[in-house]
Amino acid sequence: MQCFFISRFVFNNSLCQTGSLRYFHYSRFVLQSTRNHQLVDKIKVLKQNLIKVLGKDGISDSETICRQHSRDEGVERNDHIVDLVVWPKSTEECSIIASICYEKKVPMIPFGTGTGLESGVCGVHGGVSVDMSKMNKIVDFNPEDFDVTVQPGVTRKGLNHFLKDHGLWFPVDPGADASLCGMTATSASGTNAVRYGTMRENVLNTEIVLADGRVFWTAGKNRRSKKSSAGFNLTNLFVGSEGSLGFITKTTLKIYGIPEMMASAVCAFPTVKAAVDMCVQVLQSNIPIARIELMDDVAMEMCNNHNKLNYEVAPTLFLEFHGTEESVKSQAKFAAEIADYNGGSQFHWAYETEERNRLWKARHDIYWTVLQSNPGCRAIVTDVCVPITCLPDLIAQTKSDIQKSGIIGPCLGHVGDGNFHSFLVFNPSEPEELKKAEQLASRLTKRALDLNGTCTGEHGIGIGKMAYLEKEIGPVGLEMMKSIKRTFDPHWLMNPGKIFSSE
Ligand SMILES: Cc1cc2c(cc1C)N(C[C@H](O)[C@H](O)[C@H](O)COP(=O)(O)OP(=O)(O)OC[C@H]1O[C@@H](n3cnc4c(N)ncnc43)[C@H](O)[C@@H]1O)c1[nH]c(=O)[nH]c(=O)c1N2
Ligand SMILES: O=C(O)C(=O)Cc1ccccc1
Ligand SMILES: [Mn+2]
Repeated sequence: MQCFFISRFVFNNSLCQTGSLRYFHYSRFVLQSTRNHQLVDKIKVLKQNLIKVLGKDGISDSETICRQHSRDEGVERNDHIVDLVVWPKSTEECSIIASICYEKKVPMIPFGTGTGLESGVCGVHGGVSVDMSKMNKIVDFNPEDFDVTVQPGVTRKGLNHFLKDHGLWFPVDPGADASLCGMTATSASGTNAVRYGTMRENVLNTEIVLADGRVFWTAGKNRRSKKSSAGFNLTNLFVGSEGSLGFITKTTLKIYGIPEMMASAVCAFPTVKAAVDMCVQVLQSNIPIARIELMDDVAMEMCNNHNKLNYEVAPTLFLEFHGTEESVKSQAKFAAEIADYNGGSQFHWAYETEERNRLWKARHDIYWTVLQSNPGCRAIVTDVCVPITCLPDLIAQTKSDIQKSGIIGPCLGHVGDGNFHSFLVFNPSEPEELKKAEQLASRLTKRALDLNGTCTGEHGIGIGKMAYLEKEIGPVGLEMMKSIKRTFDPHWLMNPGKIFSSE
């Protein structure tokens, strides 16, 4: 197998904030040499059959297109390239694609917008990437019931643009403009989860195309009740399934009224422990905080330098309060007292939408900021989540471990959920740096598991976190997961090589 490491930095300017695809140019020789020849023959037949269904515009085996669809924003896997890309325009077309691939026993990999961070869309065993972006309709909208049903091509920003005119919004907000079905597939969350929950709490139902082409709804066709005790929760089985059980061709979501008032604040602390202690106390005081995000001193310094800002270079909390004017004021007063008790600075406030957006932009752009501040470098992104009371010590230990290693590693995260990321930067031409970053990530993850936490709060297992799954859920848990996969996907055709390695 040939493996190529290409600095992602060169491409970042063109893909910043847009989630747009990258354009790589490789020689045809390299692509062919990494393909399984038996599969290549099957793909030729498959291509002819699929053209009849999708037309020439609905299918491509161009090397560039296949490469684009074989990577997300995580680690590049240049030896795991899909063989064909198809664009279904309806559930029916997706079902036909599945039955044709099923008959030929060819792997299928759902592709949302490719913003995942765990190499979820690459073709570990080659196969067909099914790009869902042309299925982009809002198919059912019930504003008075606070629910909406969308196809996979609808992104969270697209949905919020539509909802805004109705005084509504969908709060789950991974930094990228991901597809809502991709977010369902990874059980995504983001900065608002502390108040509004993750995808797990916000998906009511999903329409699924199984590997053999059968179509079903996980909670029954078109059902959208807020709760149900009708048997097993199949919907939540598909939330976080990472394309390994079937295609999510519709997702039914809870939506919310836009709060009367939103106020954002920034507050600096003398130590990272003081900042996280404040967060724990806010939650223990039952303040219904909407966002409480940490950026450590390393992240703040990069943020200042990159965006020409002049925040204090110190562990900092970004906060947001939602509610009526009266409620926001009382929440904010209580939170400011807790901050003061922990040695925090005065709150720096933003009330108007534009002002608030400016304040949050620094936080949302941190991924690009770190990459662009370290030209030519790549990073291992960790995503542990622990019970909230374990968080202050875990972050403090992690920072000290990172400092000792000499690696650049800003820490930031959704501390209200007990979830944080360290961004372990390494130079790909320095194998020692990569080793150090891997060892750091492994130590951090083991520490989090020992504290009864998880290796991934929101990014998923993909390939990068496969090594930790058995330790996290135990051998019987892992076997149960594999049995479930076998039930839905007996020939192991849906996104094989992700979450767990083999049958
Ligand atoms: C700058 C930045 C910042 C963040 C993040 C990314 C980036 C680039 N993310 C990660 C990412 O946005 C998140 O994983 C999305 O949910 C992925 O959605 P895509 O549509 O891009 O799926 P993408 O195409 O990347 O696919 C992800 C996985 O889901 C599967 N899949 C996609 N569509 C499917 C479908 N219709 N049916 C079945 N399977 C499907 C794929 O096969 C793959 O395994 C994140 N995440 C987070 O939770 N919190 C955060 O704070 C952030 N922040
Ligand atoms: O911004 C976030 O919350 C993310 O999940 C993405 C990320 C992860 C690590 C460093 C920067 C951004
Ligand atoms: Mn995150």
